[in-house]
Amino acid sequence: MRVAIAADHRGTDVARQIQGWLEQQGHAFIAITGDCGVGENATCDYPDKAYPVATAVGEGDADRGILVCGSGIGMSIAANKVKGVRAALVCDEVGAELSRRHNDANVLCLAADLMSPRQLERVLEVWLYTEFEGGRHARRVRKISAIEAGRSPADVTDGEVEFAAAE
Ligand SMILES: O=C(CO)[C@H](O)[C@H](O)[C@H](O)COP(=O)(O)O
Repeated sequence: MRVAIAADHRGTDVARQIQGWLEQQGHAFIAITGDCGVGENATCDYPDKAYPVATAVGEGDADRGILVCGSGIGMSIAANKVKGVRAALVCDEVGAELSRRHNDANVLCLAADLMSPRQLERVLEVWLYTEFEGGRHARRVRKISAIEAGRSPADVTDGEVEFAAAE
């Protein structure tokens, strides 16, 4: 899997750990993470880091993206502005699984300040290896795409027979 990664100054150490972990797992990672400058007080702005990763995923140059900042919130807000991106802010394994099975999330946003290394590794593993379920969830993802395209989600229908039964 081709995974693009970036972080702001709060997430840089965690992003480096993730890169090492992905390498061990045999993934091709595209490190877009930057350099936030040097020195103790070096900082950078999370939208500058989210944009290239989100664009790589949205345009198909990467299969998945991983973004790390202090809370994960800024990264997820910024990434979700890019066409084709479904970024999920995830803090536990249940969220990791559901974001893949139900939402086909293609960008994972992580909170470097709020998660332990063990939690991060578990979330990553579940998120990377859980497949999208499709079915009724695929219709909902298409509705998200409709919103992105400036259309009403109500315009999206697919005549699935399980629709009435499942809801
Ligand atoms: O985007 C965030 C919060 O929504 C991240 O936690 C950032 O890493 C954080 O805002 C950076 O803040 P700092 O005080 O400039 O380190």
